[in-house]
Amino acid sequence: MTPEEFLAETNVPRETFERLLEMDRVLIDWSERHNLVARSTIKDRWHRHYLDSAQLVPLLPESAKTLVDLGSGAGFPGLVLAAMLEPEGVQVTLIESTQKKCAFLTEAGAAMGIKNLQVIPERIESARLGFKPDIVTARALARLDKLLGYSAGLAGKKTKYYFLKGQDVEGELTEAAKYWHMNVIKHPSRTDPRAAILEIGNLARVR
Ligand SMILES: C[S@@+](CC[C@H](N)C(=O)[O-])C[C@H]1O[C@@H](n2cnc3c(N)ncnc32)[C@H](O)[C@@H]1O
Repeated sequence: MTPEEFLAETNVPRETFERLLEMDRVLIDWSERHNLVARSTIKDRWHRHYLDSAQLVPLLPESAKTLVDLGSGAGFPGLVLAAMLEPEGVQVTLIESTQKKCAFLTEAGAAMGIKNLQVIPERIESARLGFKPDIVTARALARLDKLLGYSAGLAGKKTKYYFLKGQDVEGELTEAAKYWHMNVIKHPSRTDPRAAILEIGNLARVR
C-alpha cells in the first residue's frame, strides 16, 4: 500500500495525512539507525502499521476525550491515533518503557506539530496518569489476560479497551475469562483476515 492508497482508504483530512507523512519521514530516518519496527514490515508499513492503527478510529466512541496507548513502540497505534483524533480534541498519552522509543515518539510528535500528545517513559506498572482514560488501546504488547491486568490498574469503570489481536484471539479470550468479567465485541481486522480487534467494556475481576 502506498501513502496515497492509505489516503484513499481512510479519507483522512489533508492536514492529518501530512502529519502522518511527517511521522513516516522521522520513522524511516530513525529506522536506518535503530530497530523500531520489524525490518520485514517496513516495505508494506502503510498497510501493516498505519492502516492497522487507523482502522480503530471508526470504532471509538465519539464522546471520548482521553486515550492511553500501552507499549506504543514506534507509535502504532498511539501516535497515528493522536494525529487522527487531534481535530476531535482527544488528548493522547503514550506509555512506553524503552527510552529510545520514547525519544522517537517525542521527536516524531513534535515534527508532526501534534499538541494533544504526552509521552510517559515508564513501565505501565509504575506509570501514574492522574486521570481515568476514556479509552485504552494496545497492539502486540501482551496476551489479553496480562493486558487487562495492566489496563485495570490505570483505568476507571467507564473505560473502554480496544486491543488489536492476532491469530489466537479465541484462546486469549477463553484464558482471560477465567479471571475477568467483561463485555466483548470482536471486530474483524481490515488489514489481516486472521486478526481481530477486541472492544471491551464493563471490566471487573472475577472474585
Ligand atoms: C512488540 S512492541 C509493540 C509496539 C507497538 N505497539 C506496535 O504494535 O508496533 C511492544 C512494546 O511495548 C513496550 N513494553 C513492553 N512491556 C512494557 C511495559 N511493561 N511498560 C511499558 N512498555 C512496555 C516495549 O518496549 C515495546 O516497545
